[in-house]
Amino acid sequence: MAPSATYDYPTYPSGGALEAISDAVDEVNVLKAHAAEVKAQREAEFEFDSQSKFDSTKDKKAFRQYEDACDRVKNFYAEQHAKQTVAYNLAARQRFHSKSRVRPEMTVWEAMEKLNTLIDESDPDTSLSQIQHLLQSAEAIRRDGKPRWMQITGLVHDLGKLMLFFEGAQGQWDVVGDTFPVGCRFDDRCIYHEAFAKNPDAGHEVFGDKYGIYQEACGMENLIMSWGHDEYLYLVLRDQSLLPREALAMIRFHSFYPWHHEGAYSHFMAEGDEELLSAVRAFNPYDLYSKSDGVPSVEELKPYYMELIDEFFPQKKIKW
Ligand SMILES: O[C@H]1[C@H](O)[C@@H](O)[C@H](O)[C@@H](O)[C@H]1O
Ligand SMILES: [Fe+2]
Ligand SMILES: [Fe+2]
Repeated sequence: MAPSATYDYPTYPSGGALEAISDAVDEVNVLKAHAAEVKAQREAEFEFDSQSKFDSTKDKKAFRQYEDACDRVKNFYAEQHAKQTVAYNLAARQRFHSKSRVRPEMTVWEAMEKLNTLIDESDPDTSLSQIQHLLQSAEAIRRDGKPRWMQITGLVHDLGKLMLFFEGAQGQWDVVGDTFPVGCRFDDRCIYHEAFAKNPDAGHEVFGDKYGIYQEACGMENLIMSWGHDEYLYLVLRDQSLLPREALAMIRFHSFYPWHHEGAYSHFMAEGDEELLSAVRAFNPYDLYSKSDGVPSVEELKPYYMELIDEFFPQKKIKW
């Protein structure tokens, strides 16, 4: 446009126009107030008491005894620690989440039934199948009177192990076991940390550094976690469920024992991560200590959990 030689005086709104502006401002304020109300309501709804009662009778020292664990567990971690590299991680993410991947579709219950045959090689505390472990966790949460969203979290938290049945998974080492970030130094508080000596990233100039590819206080959600059932399920359910963010955090970090149990990697924590940590810690006893509970009856419990599944997964089928 050619520059105009004359100065265009702005026209100021007057009369009706002014009223329209003030109406619009009022409307925005009403919307803001409503948003604040919804936020407060939502927070109240997902508020929960982080104390667990059911585990007061458990001998906690009897769990996670890796020194005394059998060879199946030791061999598992030797392989997992040697092979979880940054390069592998990026390739796995690409493989599982590329747009071109044909995703099997299954309901939550069908997915649980598929885990019927899976015995987790990394776990020194249970040799039950995973469907039973899921029901034990959910039942412990229910018995403690925790909210329904937390019960469903218990029911689904290990469904990421389905990956084992899909093309692309290499074996149990990239599906189960404790998790840790890649791209920075492996912390000594990870179980069997000596096994990381065989990981090519351990001696890497950047990946072997305390901060590696990250910065101090970058936030736990910005770490690239080792590839496994936590991260995979988090990415699947983030967009396909009505689970609140607390539940998604429980799922995403439940195997990150070096952080939630040992206090490692806390130099990466940012504002807000304390809340994340308390949610993960609130969930942990139900996952871990329910492993010594009685074997649940799948058929008896099915009707209760089918209803719960419908509430949080109204679309029924999930693209895995
Ligand atoms: O052996 C177990 C098992 O694989 C769990 O599902 C996982 O969450 C734990 O962190 C791991 O140590
Ligand atoms: Fe798990
Ligand atoms: Fe679990």
